[in-house]
Amino acid sequence: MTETQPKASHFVNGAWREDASGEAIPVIYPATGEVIATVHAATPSVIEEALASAERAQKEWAALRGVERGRVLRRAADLIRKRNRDLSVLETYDTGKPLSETLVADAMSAADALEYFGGLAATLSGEHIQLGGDFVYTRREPLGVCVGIGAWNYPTQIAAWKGAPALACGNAMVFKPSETTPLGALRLAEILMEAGAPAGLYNVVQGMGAVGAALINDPRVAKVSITGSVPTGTKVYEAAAKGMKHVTLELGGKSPLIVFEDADLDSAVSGAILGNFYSTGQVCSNGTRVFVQRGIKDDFLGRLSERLKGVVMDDPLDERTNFGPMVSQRQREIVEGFIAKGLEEGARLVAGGRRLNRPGFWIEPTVFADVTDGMAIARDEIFGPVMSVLDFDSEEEVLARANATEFGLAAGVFTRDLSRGHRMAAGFEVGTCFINAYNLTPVEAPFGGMKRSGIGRENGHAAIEHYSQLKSVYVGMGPAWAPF
Ligand SMILES: NC(=O)c1ccc[n+]([C@@H]2O[C@H](COP(=O)([O-])OP(=O)(O)OC[C@H]3O[C@@H](n4cnc5c(N)ncnc54)[C@H](O)[C@@H]3O)[C@@H](O)[C@H]2O)c1
Repeated sequence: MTETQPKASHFVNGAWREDASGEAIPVIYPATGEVIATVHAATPSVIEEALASAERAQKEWAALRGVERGRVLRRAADLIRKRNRDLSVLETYDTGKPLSETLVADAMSAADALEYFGGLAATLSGEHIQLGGDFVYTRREPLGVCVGIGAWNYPTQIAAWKGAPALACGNAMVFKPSETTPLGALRLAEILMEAGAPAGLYNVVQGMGAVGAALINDPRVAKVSITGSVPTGTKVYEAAAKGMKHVTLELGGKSPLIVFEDADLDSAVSGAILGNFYSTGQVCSNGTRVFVQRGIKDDFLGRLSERLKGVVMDDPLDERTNFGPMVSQRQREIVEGFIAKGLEEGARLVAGGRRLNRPGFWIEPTVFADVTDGMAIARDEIFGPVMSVLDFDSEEEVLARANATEFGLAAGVFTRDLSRGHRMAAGFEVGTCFINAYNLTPVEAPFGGMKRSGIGRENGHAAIEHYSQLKSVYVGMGPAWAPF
C-alpha cells in the first residue's frame, strides 16, 4: 500500500521538516477529486534552513572527486529502479497519469538521468592551452547553490532532470515542486540521502510562486532552472537578471507535427497520438498543430478515429488504463474553454470534446479538423488533450506556417523521403525535432526550446554547460614582463 501523506512537507538538511504555520496545500487525486495528502508552504525559516544547509553541503560535495559524486548518483538510480512500482503508484496519485505510463516514463527517467550524469561526473575536466612557453589551463567549476522549480506534469522526472546534472557538477540544489504535485520530489530527496549524499545537498521545499521567488531572490543562489509556462518563465528570468544569476528556462510550446502524403500512415497516426494524448496531453513538447497534406486528410482522420476506439479511460491504477484525467479542476476548465472556442471559431469536432460523468477531472481525447492558423486552438498552448488538424499543400508553405509562432520547443515530420525529413529539421525554428517519431526524450539527448520556449538545455552533455562555469588560469613560465 503506497502511503500518500508524506512524513512532513519538506526535506531539508537531510531530514523531514514540518512547519504547519505555512499555508496548507491540499494534494488532490485527479481521478477522484479526493484529498490524499496535505503539505504546507515553506515559511521563511524553512527556506533559510534549506539555503544555509545547501550552502554548507555544496562545499563538502564539490571537494569530492567526480567519481565519488557519480557513485552516489548511481546508487540513487539503483534505489529508484528497485522501488519503481511504489514510486510510480505515488506519481499516479500525485498527477492522475495512468500507472501504465508512470511505470515507464517518470521514476525510470529520473533513474536514467542520475545514472547518466553520475557517469559523466568523473569525466568533467578543463583543457590545456599551449602558448609556446606559457600556458593556460581551464578549471570546470560548479556554480554553487542552484534552485530548481518544477511544473506538475512530470514531477519526479523534472526533479531529477534538474538535480542530477546539478549534483554531478558539484552544486547543491533546493527544489520547489509545483504546488499541484508536491509528492514525488520528496521521495527523490530521501533516496539521494540514503545513497550517500551529504545532508543539505538536495532539499525540497513546498509552496506556490512566492516561495520560488524568495529562493531566486536570495543572494546565495547562483542559478535557477524552471520548468513552467512562458509568463512564469519571464518573471523568473527578470528576477534572475537582477542578481546576474544563471538560468535554464524550460517553457511552453505549440509545436507542429507535419504529415506528408508519402508517410507511413499508421506510424504518423501513432506520432499524432503520442504527441497529443500521452499524459492526457499535458506535455510541453506536444505536437498539437497536426498539419496533414491534403491528399491524405480523410485517410488520416479515418485511421485516427479507428485508433481512438482503443482509448481506455478507467482507474489509473489499473494497468490496462491508457488515458487518465486532467491534473486539476482548473486545468480541465482551461481545456473546456479552448474546446468551446474551437467550436465557436468554426473548427470541425471529429472526436471527443466532453467531460466524463464521474468524479475527478476527466475529459475525452478531442480532435478538431479544418483548423486554420488564426484560430485560438491553433495559436495558444492548451496543455490538454486537444489535437488540431490543419490542411496543407506544399513543403515550403507548411514550413513557413509551422514556424509562424512565438514558440520554438519541438517539431516533428513524418515522411518516407529522408532528404525532405532532414530539410524540414534544418528549417524548423525549434530546439528538438523528430523525424518519423514523436516526443521521445532520452536523457542522452539535449532538450530545450528556442524563441519564447526557453533558454538553455537539459540532458545530454549540453546540460553540463548550464551547471558549471569555466575558470582560465594563465601560467607564466618566465619572468613577468612590464613596460617600466
Ligand atoms: N519545456 C519543458 O521542458 C516543459 C516541461 C513541462 C511543462 N512545461 C510547461 O509548463 C507549463 C505547465 O506547468 P505549470 O502550470 O506548473 O506552470 P507554471 O508556470 O504555472 O508554474 C511552474 C512553476 O513555477 C512556480 N512559480 C510560479 N510563479 C513563480 C514566480 N514568480 N517565481 C518563481 N516560481 C514561480 C510554480 O509554483 C510552479 O512550481 C506549460 O506551459 C508547459 O508547457 C515545460
